[in-house]
Amino acid sequence: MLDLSVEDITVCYPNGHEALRDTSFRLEGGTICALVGVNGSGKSTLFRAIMGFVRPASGRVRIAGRSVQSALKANLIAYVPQSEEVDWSFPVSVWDVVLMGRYGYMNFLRIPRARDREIAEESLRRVGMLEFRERQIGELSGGQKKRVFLARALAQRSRVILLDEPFTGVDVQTETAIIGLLRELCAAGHLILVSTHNLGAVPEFCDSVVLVNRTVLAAGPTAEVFTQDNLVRAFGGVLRHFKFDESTVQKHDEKAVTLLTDDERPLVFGKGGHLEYSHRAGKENVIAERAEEEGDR
Ligand SMILES: Nc1ncnc2c1ncn2[C@@H]1O[C@H](COP(=O)(O)OP(=O)(O)OP(=O)(O)O)[C@@H](O)[C@H]1O
Repeated sequence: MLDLSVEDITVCYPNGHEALRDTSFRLEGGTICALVGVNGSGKSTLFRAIMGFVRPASGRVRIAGRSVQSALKANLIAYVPQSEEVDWSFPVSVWDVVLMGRYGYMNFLRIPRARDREIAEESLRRVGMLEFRERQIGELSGGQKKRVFLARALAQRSRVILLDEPFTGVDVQTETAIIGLLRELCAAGHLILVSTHNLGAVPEFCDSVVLVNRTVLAAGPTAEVFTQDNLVRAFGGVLRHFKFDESTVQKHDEKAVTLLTDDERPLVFGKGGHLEYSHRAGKENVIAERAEEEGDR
């Protein structure tokens, strides 16, 4: 069974800083999960631990029941890093980067076979970057670089994909294209964990959320985790917070509303502190549940 299980991990850096403590959550295939938290809350550290780049001082990570090392060997897991983690002066072409995703399938001489080239080409086409295949990676825009690294992850054919901030510095069109692709992967049974600061987009494309601040504050379905209380707990004063009552705004389903915003897309909460979905299509069950709860009050 495809799952990612983070079990009570504590991660300390060599300088003694404890970035994560007793951190646990579990996700299954066919999920897009957002990893959300303030700067420095340990999101990248968590990715590093899942990828085996840092060793937890205690606890463990299991991927489909295997250790990290075994999952990496089996190409079960792929990672799309933050742009800052990549040395862009390194002279490699877009094509070379995507073929790197096939290394795990090549022999030690790393000579690509026809199948590797086919998959690399298809992956570049899926992210709309095939025409850039000869370009040096350092000569691309931020959004184009992200798409190439996503293509590398696709070429790896891994069932678990971690993406660190895939939307920073990308335009709306690229963001929509990436989200579309993640949805397709999710529908095909992949397990996707995305760290993002773009809170407004989370309810639109993530079915679950892990909220972190040096440990897991809350984890579960988006409708349960993305509540006003939890977000205030995770972000404190970082988010702008507006509260309107019935006398100051047009009546909104007969309820007072609160608005939390990260200045990209506002999140609107009803009286019970539950998220009000702006795109209601597909959320009918959640809306009905909320209406019932409101009726009980
Ligand atoms: N190599 C390192 N050595 C020591 N401390 C580190 C190292 N990398 C990160 N840290 C510290 O660990 C904490 C968590 O950092 P991390 O990069 O995981 O946060 P993040 O949630 O990804 O932040 P951001 O949203 O800014 O990317 C921070 O306090 C950071 O200063």
